[in-house]
Amino acid sequence: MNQPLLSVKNLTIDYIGEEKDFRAVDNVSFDVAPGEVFGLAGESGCGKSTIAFAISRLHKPPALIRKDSQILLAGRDVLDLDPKALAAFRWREVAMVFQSAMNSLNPVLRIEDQFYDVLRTHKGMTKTQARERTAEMLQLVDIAPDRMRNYPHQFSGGMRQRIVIAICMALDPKLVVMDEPTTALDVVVQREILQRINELRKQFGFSVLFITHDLGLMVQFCDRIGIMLQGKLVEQNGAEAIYKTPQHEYTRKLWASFPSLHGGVLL
Ligand SMILES: Nc1ncnc2c1ncn2[C@@H]1O[C@H](COP(=O)(O)OP(=O)(O)OP(=O)(O)O)[C@@H](O)[C@H]1O
Repeated sequence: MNQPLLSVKNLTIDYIGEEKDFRAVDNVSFDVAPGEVFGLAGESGCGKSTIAFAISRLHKPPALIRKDSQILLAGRDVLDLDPKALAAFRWREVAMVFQSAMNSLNPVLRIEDQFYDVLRTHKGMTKTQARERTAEMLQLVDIAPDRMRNYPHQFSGGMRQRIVIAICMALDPKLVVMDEPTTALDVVVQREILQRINELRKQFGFSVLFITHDLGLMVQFCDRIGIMLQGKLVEQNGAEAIYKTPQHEYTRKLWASFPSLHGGVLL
């Protein structure tokens, strides 16, 4: 891979306990190329979300990133950013979509004001400029621009999740971290949203770090997949190879537990 966008090297994260520490992420290294979708799979509790939070610098105590861990984004050392650089880094460089992201919208603010908040803070946009950008972004996720005057409760869960994705895209991030972005939604809506994200990715060229329990979705959506077991990345490979010719015993077990998996592509 020439010049990865994201480079995670020897990442080790402990949750500090009163009596002893718990190693949630153990010496994990992987790269994500520009425009690539990289998936992290593995059983519940294996450390996927801990990695996602660390990459966005959203981890909090008791999580502690150990010395010698490195996270580089477009050549910058993410773990070294001071608070000012960090504020600019979030949203503009890395945006995050969580499972419950649709609930992260402020219930008492109109959608246009939520966009305005982000666009004013990060791009210094005026209200008129922000409105234009909001209309453009809503259209990208198939929501009629005139609905920007509405409040979150006037939308379905799937629409709200798409609005959050649109807010994430509004600043043209280089990397979008998606941790179970569609798990709370029904299967049809899930596919629609992922297809839309895929189209946007092709159009804008951002990379995606994708985390889901749904291995079928994972294989269809990702270019490459890393398999995690108890904090360690035990295998990483192209999505098709990791599905058809898994090398690690645990990867084989993981696929075997999803017998209905079919390795088609999403689009
Ligand atoms: N605040 C915390 N304090 C202590 N331990 C934690 C904390 N948050 C997570 N852990 C532990 O760290 C490990 C990794 O958790 P993490 O949420 O990263 O796993 P995951 O693979 O994302 O799981 P899931 O798929 O269920 O979201 C788990 O064993 C979890 O119990």
